[in-house]
Amino acid sequence: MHRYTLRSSVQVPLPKMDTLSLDLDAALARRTSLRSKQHTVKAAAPLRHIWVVTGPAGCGKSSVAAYLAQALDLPYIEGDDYHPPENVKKMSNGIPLTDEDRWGWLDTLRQKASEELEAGAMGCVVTCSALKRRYRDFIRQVGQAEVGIVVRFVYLRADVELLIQRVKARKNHFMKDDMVRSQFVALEEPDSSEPDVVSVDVSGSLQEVQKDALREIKARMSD
Ligand SMILES: Nc1ncnc2c1ncn2[C@@H]1O[C@H](COP(=O)(O)OP(=O)(O)O)[C@@H](O)[C@H]1O
Ligand SMILES: O=C(O)[C@H](O)[C@@H](O)[C@H](O)[C@H](O)COP(=O)(O)O
Repeated sequence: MHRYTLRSSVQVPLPKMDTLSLDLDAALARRTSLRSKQHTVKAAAPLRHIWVVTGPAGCGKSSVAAYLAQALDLPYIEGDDYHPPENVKKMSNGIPLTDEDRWGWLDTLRQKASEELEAGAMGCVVTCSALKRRYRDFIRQVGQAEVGIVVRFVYLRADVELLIQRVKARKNHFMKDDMVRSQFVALEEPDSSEPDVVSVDVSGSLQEVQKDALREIKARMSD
């Protein structure tokens, strides 16, 4: 089986499609216990957040994430830059990606995030559509593997017709508006069972959305 390196010391197997079985409760409990140990040993170690800005094509991931990275002075990882050429070709031709197309890309993104923190960053901002619960669980593993690292998602919420309009108006991007409906078919909206997700409505202006997202993040920086 291929094993993908998440951190130099941690090997995480890439899940087979539909077989990702992750005992989140157990993992979170383990992290909580590790955190309390850390507090007794090293009381003041600050948490480092990986903020993953998510949602379907056109919801504003790139526009909002670039703003957040600048405002928070954190490195920015643009998810679209890490698709392999085959994925870009498919999407450019109006063919939605499958789970198999996405696993390697998701793994690259979580490795990139991990590398930023290993290099000393206090956190980072990543864009990734992360449409399905199992993709988010896969990314969550970065936080479960390391004490002091917290993965949180900012879900940019919009309805399909609005995003079709926005993607239609966007120039020079491989993802065209004919892909937006398929993104909503794949989408598994986060709900209250994923408390590490902040949901931000994006029907207002870009400036409003950027400010809302930043406010929500700042309110959770010390969690
Ligand atoms: N809140 C907003 N109001 C109006 N236009 C927006 C808003 N957010 C993003 N846009 C525009 O919509 C298009 C899609 O945004 P983008 O950041 O590329 O989304 P994504 O990265 O999620 O695909 C861009 O042309 C962007 O300028
Ligand atoms: O800017 C966009 O239009 C989106 O970000 C777009 O590129 C897409 O959402 C993913 O990068 C493709 O992968 P998924 O099919 O997993 O969304």
